[in-house]
Amino acid sequence: VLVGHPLDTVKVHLQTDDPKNPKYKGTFHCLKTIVRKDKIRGLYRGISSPISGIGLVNSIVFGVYGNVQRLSDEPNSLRSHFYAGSIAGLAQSFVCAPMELAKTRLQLSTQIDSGIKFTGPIHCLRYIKKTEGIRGAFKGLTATVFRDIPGFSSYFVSYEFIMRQKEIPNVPYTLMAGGCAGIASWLACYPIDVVKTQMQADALGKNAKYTGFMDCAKKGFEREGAMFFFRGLNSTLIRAFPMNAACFFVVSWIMDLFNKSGMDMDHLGNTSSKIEELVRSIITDNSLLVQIISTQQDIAPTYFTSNIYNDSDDLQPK
Ligand SMILES: NC(=[NH2+])NCCC[C@H](N)C(=O)O
Repeated sequence: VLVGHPLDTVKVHLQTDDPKNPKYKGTFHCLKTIVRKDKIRGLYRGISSPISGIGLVNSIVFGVYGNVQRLSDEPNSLRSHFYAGSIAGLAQSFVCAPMELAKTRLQLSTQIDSGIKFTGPIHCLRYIKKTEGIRGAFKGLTATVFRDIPGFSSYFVSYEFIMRQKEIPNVPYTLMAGGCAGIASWLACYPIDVVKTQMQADALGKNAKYTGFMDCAKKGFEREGAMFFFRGLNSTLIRAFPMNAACFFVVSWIMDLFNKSGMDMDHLGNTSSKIEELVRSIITDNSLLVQIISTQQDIAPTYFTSNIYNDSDDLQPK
């Protein structure tokens, strides 16, 4: 977030720039203009929102994704990663939407005058709830759901796909896979992100320019053509690579640390007689085979199936 937020601020400014009278000529010009007017501070406005919310968002994302994927009937198929990613995207939207609403309002606080100076995301959301009700605090939720279902299914499918191209992925390869997954994910949902930002930057209540997601997309297209849906894409893609390289790498590293502690292996037993007993039962009892396979999923050395797939191919269902 510390590295990525300035580029996120540039994105939000470009997405909400006035097309008739544009302030910014491009990514770099926008960055320079913000710094010239508002110092480095301008780039970091609103950072408190993702700093305090991204932990919860990512625990929902990776928790839901991992569990849905492992519990599906074909855990190793790309299809199961696709479904698990979609459900994770949906699940995190309910936290992500208000978090990004506060972020957007704070990032644009020098542009939109709400008549009040917010001290942080909670203050901002409280104010919105007080003046507009709880619905106001969830402004942009529909757009967030539409964005993050394709956003996170493409995220996990592409990561998994890239990781499978290499027998034993090393550190640079893993970082590259995460970075590319981030880029693929944003390419898959970018037009919807533009609409989401417009919705969240829009005034509330009677002063609102747009009545909803479709209205905003339609008006944007009529006003600017297809270009409307791609404003700010450059800064998003530049940000996505380091951000998601770090994210995937840290998740699999932490999961490795947990798994190496060996706690999960206890229930398998460690004497050869126990193993022999298991093997005998597998031969005679098919339902046990299913059980063993799911046990293997649990003790696999990393969170991501690609690694289970590479490390212990012979233990897999196929
Ligand atoms: N469109 C998405 N939400 N894609 C998933 C990427 C999420 C990641 N936290 C990022 O901001 O880059």
